[in-house]
Amino acid sequence: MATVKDKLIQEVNPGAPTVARSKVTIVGVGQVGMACAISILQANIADDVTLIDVMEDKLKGEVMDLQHGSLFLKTTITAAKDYSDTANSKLCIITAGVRQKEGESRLNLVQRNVEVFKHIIPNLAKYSPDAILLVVSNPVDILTYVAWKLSGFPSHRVLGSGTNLDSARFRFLIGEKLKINSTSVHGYIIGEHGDSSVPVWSGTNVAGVSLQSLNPNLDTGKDPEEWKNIHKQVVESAYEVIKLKGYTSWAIGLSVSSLAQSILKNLRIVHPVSYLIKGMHGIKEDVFLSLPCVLGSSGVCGVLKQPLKESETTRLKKSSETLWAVQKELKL
Ligand SMILES: NC(=O)C1=CN([C@@H]2O[C@H](COP(=O)(O)OP(=O)(O)OC[C@H]3O[C@@H](n4cnc5c(N)ncnc54)[C@H](O)[C@@H]3O)[C@@H](O)[C@H]2O)C=CC1
Ligand SMILES: CC(=O)C(=O)O
Repeated sequence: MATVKDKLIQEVNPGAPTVARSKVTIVGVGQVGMACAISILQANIADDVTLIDVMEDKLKGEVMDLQHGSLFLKTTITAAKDYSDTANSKLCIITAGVRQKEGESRLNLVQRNVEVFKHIIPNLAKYSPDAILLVVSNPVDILTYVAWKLSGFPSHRVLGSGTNLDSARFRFLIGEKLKINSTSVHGYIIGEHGDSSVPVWSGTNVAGVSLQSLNPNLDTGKDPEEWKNIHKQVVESAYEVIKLKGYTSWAIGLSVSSLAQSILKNLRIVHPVSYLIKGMHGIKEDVFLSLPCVLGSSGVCGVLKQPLKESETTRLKKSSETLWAVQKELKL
């Protein structure tokens, strides 16, 4: 018997492929995964957003809730039953794993989240062998290295959200101090996402005017305006938000959406993200740390040869040593 659908629609090309051109898989539907999902959906940059998690009811509930908003979106939203449903993703965003408790450091999460990645990464690589992997779970720099190793992907297709968020916090706080919008503040935090991150004061400027040229003591203890405190506030940001609300989510979701947009739309925008920086600034180990990178449809298309002051290079190397000390003990 003909169904309502048969009576309503004359099928023209029933064999037409239904594969999305820009499919994004998000692994983990916790606070961060869902903030990434809603930011990506509202930016209208993907044809299909597929979500996957080990907590089946939570996954089903989150996806149903998003699907009920489909009228206001232009993206297909799918709950993956297993990894085969994530096949042919252009971009896989990994937000799964444990998060910090109040006062806990990101590095403290490492071995627990490595175990989580051992299950996730080979499955993503199997079903989306040409995808770009964007790691968000913490400690993000070390887990980006782990994702690179476990996937066997070329390094330009594996990156971490890194200090894109720290740099946004930095620019916001400078904007507040100068009473201007953060988009008019240009400055980068590089190195580790978090505790040993490095503010590049030497390049921080507004409309090309270097702040350090106006105040040579900007990054020293001799500055009565205490600009140095801005970086301290950036480092303490996550700890403070976690103390107040239990987790961080909205800013990282928006930050990840901006990275996804640069990749899916091949925008070649420069973002500070975690990438294999061996050979840059004298770093000799296989560590992933943030430097300004050009992002496009093939992932990381270039790394900026950013001039740094000697003190900034020294801090970057220290950041690298801290990560390498943890990384070389990992059992993958
Ligand atoms: N890179 C960054 O700037 C930021 C990173 N994070 C990190 O993101 C991660 C997630 O944080 P939240 O979403 O707040 O945690 P959450 O606890 O709310 O969610 C984690 C989700 O991961 C899922 N999960 C665990 N094992 C899994 C597996 N094997 N496969 C699929 N899903 C699995 C859990 O079921 C849960 O739904 C943490 O590691 C956190 O530290 C958080 C904020 C910023
Ligand atoms: C939790 C975390 O890594 C952040 O909000 O920076």
